[in-house]
Amino acid sequence: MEVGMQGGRLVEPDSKIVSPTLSADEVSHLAVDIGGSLIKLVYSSINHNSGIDDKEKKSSKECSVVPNGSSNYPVICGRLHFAKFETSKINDCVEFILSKQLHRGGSWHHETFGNDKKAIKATGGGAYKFADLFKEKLGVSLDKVDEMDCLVAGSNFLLKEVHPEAFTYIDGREEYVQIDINDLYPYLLVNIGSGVSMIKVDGDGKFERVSGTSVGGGTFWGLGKLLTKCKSFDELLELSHKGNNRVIDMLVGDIYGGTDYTKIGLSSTNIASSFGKAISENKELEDYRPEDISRSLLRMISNNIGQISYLNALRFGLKRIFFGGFFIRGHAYTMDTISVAVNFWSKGEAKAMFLRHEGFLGALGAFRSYESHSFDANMTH
Ligand SMILES: Nc1ncnc2c1ncn2[C@@H]1O[C@H](COP(=O)(O)OP(=O)(O)OP(=O)(O)O)[C@@H](O)[C@H]1O
Ligand SMILES: CC(C)(CO)[C@@H](O)C(=O)NCCC(=O)O
Repeated sequence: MEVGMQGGRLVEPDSKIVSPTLSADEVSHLAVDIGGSLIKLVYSSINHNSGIDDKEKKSSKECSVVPNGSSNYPVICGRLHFAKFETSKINDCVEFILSKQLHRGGSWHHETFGNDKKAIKATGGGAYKFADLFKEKLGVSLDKVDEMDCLVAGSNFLLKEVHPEAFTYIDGREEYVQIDINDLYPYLLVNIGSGVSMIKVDGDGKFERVSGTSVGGGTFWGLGKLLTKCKSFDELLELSHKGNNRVIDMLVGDIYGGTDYTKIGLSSTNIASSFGKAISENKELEDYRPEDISRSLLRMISNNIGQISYLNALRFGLKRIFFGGFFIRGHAYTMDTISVAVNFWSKGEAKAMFLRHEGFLGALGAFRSYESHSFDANMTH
């Protein structure tokens, strides 16, 4: 996945970055977000000669978006690259970094300016847990950046600079949302990773983590793995496409003899109890199709997160809720369930929106933190 980058690194029209060691399209900076389930990398390459040329864009196998915003200044042509690895396979990640020499990026100006050339920005719990491993295998230190700071910085960057980034998912249709950057705050950011963080965002660097839940993406993947014997997250997600949650979930109609419970606003098809049917049937786990289990699980977790998110939005009078994190994976059923939950509980008052770069908020935030240090100053030097 790639992103053309503006990122605020503007240079005066005639200024040049001179580096004897850089060739065109060389990696300049790397940031990592090491979470409970996944490691996310964001790195930039700089092309000194031209803008992002069309041929190159077309040849890219991965998604590419160009940030919004025009400038009268030539922008240092850069491209953001995204990659992810399972945290349990951290050695693959290390291999990838080594093979592309990503950890060497940025050393050109660091050498010039005498900074610590062997530190990369890192966020997530793994920035602590795996610091020794990075030092040992790559010879780099991890310059730790707070996870919540990074999530918010990444989200604000995407919402302000990258269009189209946020979209609603209603009745099976994605619709991109025009963001008015003068009317962006406050909003609720719900990051669904292994666990879930809910953050009230009031501005750049102005936020409060107002809630969270341990029932998140790790729960879906962990329980799903145990219950279906799936070998990968993608397989589990794929199964959910073909499943029917009504086989396992107890519906209002199952309890009310097929009728709605109109008085409290529940229709016969609403879920009364997730997985509730399993208690009344003389069935073993093997008697259920993995597809149905996956679907019920996905529904249960997405619905629960949607509901808690709405309650927190209500607590603070927030109308906009942006959902990020790799649990979402642009998956239709997940987004639909979350959207319906938010819409249902808020009676249409609050809106669920999703971010295209969902799982990369933290890594992007860490990447952006180079700017506040030497990166920006040196780049514009
Ligand atoms: N290929 C994959 N392998 C494993 N999990 C995946 C994959 N793709 C999506 N997921 C889902 O995404 C979740 C991880 O999301 P994300 O990377 O945003 O969080 P994290 O940083 O690992 O977690 P935390 O922030 O809680 O430490 C997993 O728990 C799983 O539900
Ligand atoms: C612990 C973190 C922040 C690590 O990313 C995340 O997994 C999370 O927000 N978990 C939910 C914890 C809770 O608030 O109950």
